[in-house]
Amino acid sequence: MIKVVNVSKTFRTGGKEIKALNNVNLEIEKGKIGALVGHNGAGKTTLIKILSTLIIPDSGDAYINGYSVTKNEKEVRRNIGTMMVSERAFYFRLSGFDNLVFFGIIQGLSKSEAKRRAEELLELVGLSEWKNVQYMKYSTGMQRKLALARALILDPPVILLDEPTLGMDVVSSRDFRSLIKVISKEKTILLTSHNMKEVEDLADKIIVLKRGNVIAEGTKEEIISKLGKVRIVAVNDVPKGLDKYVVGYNNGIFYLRVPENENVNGEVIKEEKPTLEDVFVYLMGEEIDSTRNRTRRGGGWRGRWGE
Ligand SMILES: Nc1ncnc2c1ncn2[C@@H]1O[C@H](COP(=O)(O)OP(=O)(O)OP(=O)(O)O)[C@@H](O)[C@H]1O
Repeated sequence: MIKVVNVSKTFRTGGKEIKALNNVNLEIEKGKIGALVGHNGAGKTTLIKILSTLIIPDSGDAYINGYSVTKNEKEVRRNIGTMMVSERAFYFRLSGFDNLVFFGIIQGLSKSEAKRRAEELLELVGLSEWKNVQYMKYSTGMQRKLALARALILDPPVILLDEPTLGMDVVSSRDFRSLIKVISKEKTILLTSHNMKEVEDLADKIIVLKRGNVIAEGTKEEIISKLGKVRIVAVNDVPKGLDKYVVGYNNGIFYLRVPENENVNGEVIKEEKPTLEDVFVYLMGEEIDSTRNRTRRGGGWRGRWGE
């Protein structure tokens, strides 16, 4: 089980203060998958790092199976397996097998235990055939699978995955997701992702972070139900503040995909049930890389939509 209680974290660099997390509370029950979503810089990785005991919160505490990340670091580390987005710490010239054996031994396994566990995990993640190939020859998807295998070496009950499928092709990421589902049967998992379809597919509970604050939390159905319907509306000009809803442009007409509670005058082309992505766009403001932001940088709507 993962529990976060009133956690805050502020970074101070170059005379500036960045409040990465502001009084965050959340709970992921045993055997469930939680997903942290939010714009770039929302605080997702900071929370994963706190749960992994890599950084300490300024206030509040977090618990892994009842162990406090600020008071019981050793026990927490024994109870978690972590896969970070910037995973580079493998030996490039060693094979996948030798890498796993090495990390097994430094985590306290005997050589024979580490070898047995490496075989088992390579089988689980589908890398058995590649076990004697050097890590540097692995594709991105294979590297990620090896990172997941490493996170599982001590068979920890809690797994933390920071953007696990980033940079993977469609087939590899689908494959990786089914692996996460298999593993989740016996584990509690918290992952971060920018891929809303992935989150819909995997998460029992979704936590939306915005500038370090939890602004929505619940099952996919609970979160989506808050939005009512979405409409595709054709307009001649994009109303102020609604540029984030632009999904197309043709012959002087903009097409918005917009929740029904936003006030837009235009021709309604169709109405649909919202997706998680619709909710995400609705909840985020200037944080997302909206068309307005692109315009400011000189990209422009028309440029973006092909004119
Ligand atoms: N070590 C650090 N020193 C200074 N600022 C930091 C540090 N780590 C994170 N931050 C800042 O804290 C905020 C939250 O960062 P964090 O990496 O947690 O966001 P994120 O939600 O994981 O973003 P992304 O989706 O881009 O990975 C950002 O504004 C970031 O620049």
